[in-house]
Amino acid sequence: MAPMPSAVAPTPTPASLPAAERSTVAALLRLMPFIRPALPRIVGGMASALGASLAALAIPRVLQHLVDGPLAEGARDQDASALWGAIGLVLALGLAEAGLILARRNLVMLPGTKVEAVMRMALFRHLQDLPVAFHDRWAGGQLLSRSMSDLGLLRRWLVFGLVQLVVSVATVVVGVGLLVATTGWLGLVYLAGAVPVTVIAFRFARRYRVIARRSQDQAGDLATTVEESVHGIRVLKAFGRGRDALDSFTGQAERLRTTELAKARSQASVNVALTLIPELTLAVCLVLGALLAHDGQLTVGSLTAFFATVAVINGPVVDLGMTLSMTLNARTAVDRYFDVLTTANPLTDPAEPAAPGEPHGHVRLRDVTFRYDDAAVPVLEHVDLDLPAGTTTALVGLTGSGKSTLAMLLPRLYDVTSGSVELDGVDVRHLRRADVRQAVAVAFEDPTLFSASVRDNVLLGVDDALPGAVKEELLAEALDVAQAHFAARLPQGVETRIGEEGLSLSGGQRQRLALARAIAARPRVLVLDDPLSALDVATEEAVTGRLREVLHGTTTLVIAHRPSTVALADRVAVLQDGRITAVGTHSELLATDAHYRYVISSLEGDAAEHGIGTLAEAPAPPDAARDGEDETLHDDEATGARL
Ligand SMILES: Nc1ncnc2c1ncn2[C@@H]1O[C@H](COP(=O)(O)OP(=O)(O)OP(=O)(O)O)[C@@H](O)[C@H]1O
Repeated sequence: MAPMPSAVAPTPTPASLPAAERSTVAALLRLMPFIRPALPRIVGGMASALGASLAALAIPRVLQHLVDGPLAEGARDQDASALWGAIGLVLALGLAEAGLILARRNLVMLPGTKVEAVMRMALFRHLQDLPVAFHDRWAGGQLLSRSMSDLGLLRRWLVFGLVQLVVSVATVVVGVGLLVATTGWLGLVYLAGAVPVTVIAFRFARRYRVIARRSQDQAGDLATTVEESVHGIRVLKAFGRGRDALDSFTGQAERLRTTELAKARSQASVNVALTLIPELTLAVCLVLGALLAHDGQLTVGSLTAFFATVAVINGPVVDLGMTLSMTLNARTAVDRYFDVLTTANPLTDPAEPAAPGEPHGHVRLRDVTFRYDDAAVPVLEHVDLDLPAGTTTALVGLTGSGKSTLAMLLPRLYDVTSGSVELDGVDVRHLRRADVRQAVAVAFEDPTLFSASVRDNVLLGVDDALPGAVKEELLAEALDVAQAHFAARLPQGVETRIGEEGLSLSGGQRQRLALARAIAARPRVLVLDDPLSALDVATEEAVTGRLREVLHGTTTLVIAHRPSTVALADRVAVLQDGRITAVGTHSELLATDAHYRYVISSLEGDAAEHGIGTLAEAPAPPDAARDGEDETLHDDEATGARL
């Protein structure tokens, strides 16, 4: 069976491990900037919880006085008021404990959700800011799981785990201190039980941390698989690969289940130890306490108070496994969150942005070399290309020659490795990114639409501050140029919400909306990455005709995979093996450039195969004579790769 597509392959989690060196406290302290505004309420919650524990620890002391006082042999008849006073005090302490627990919940719940929301927004903002190169490397599911489940874990820890941890430690320390102070040896015997508990807790923490990280990473991989399989559901169904996708998903889900089981087993074994040890210690203390009371070294009241105190302390000790695992899950979530949040953005605004030049739309690539981060060799090498203001240039080359890569350098979606891209005489790296992207609009071959109305999708690049009437005009014109008249016939016209990623529309309809979006932005420079590939001949001709009208005055770089797209251009640049090897009019290049002839004949071959207009049928480019079209190919290229 053929291997499954990458849609269901496990994905790497970059930049995940250096954080492993940090201690858990140091890792969790990284949350401080987010927690700081909520700190008063969190501290208030802790104080309330601590108050509740102290109230619970005070009850045994009252019991001791009750047993040794009003309830003691011989004192029962005389001291009724002391008895009722003590009972009243126990009741008051019980009520205070309940009230403080309620206060703790109310105090901590709100900041927990607030911190989660703020952290989620910070992550989303950073993801928006990070360059395309980052998103090339990171799987969507890993980002999704970090912004959803990891932050959910953190909120639960903030609301419950953190307070519980601090209060448990304080309760145990104060409680054991009281035991030692009031019962001497008996208290020390109970304290001895803390030694194995501490050792076990530390060993558990070391082991559990590794499993927790694995589990959260695997959950991210699983989310990636779900996301990609849903995204690619049509392909999987069309190729009958649904079963394989399911098998692959099942394998991943099974791996996650195994990890979750290991987690649960580890937690269960620590829970057993943390339950057994205090209970055994208690049993030893029971025997010892009874002997001491029998010998008169301990009053019955002290013994009663001892056991009532142990009952208060044992709760946090038994829950320690759960509190620790919550804390370690939170620590892993913090590591995973900061893996992304601390990824530096190499593609930033300059400290002192240059003023944009006279807005003509003159683009110049000077000696540009570009290599993708993870690639061994550059895609583009020493590219020089001049796009005079207001001209339309077609970029032509074999598949994989680097056309889309070059196009992405113009709006600075990637930075050049060396050389420079200039917009109206200013290096785009010296301009604010917002200025560059306002000046340069792109329509990609694979159009991305959002789950929003047609209007919102088309007006995405339009300044929000423009008057409504102007926006309406831009919308209408852009839809008209892109021949997207179908929009008016949608159920609610341009207000119709299009489904996720525009999948409720046909490929050609999506492409026309993406084209309309680029046109509506009224950029100085328009980059069209094969924007008409999904259109039929008649629609393409209509779009081409209208485009030529509106492109007048706009500098346009159009990546052409079809002869009729070349027809849009004033001139053509040939990209071969990452270099611009020729620039000229269509007819000049046909006459002088063998590679161009080969590329064009391939394009025409493809176009004929798909019933798409060739250059002979397409509207002629303004200054392109038809001479030389019948030139034959060079033999060595005629047998080469197809487009
Ligand atoms: N994000 C990326 N990371 C690494 N390599 C990439 C990336 N995108 C593209 N490449 C590689 O860069 C080269 C040029 O790709 P590009 O998409 O620019 O070619 P193209 O000329 O536009 O191709 P086509 O005509 O098929 O669209 C290819 O070898 C491709 O594998």
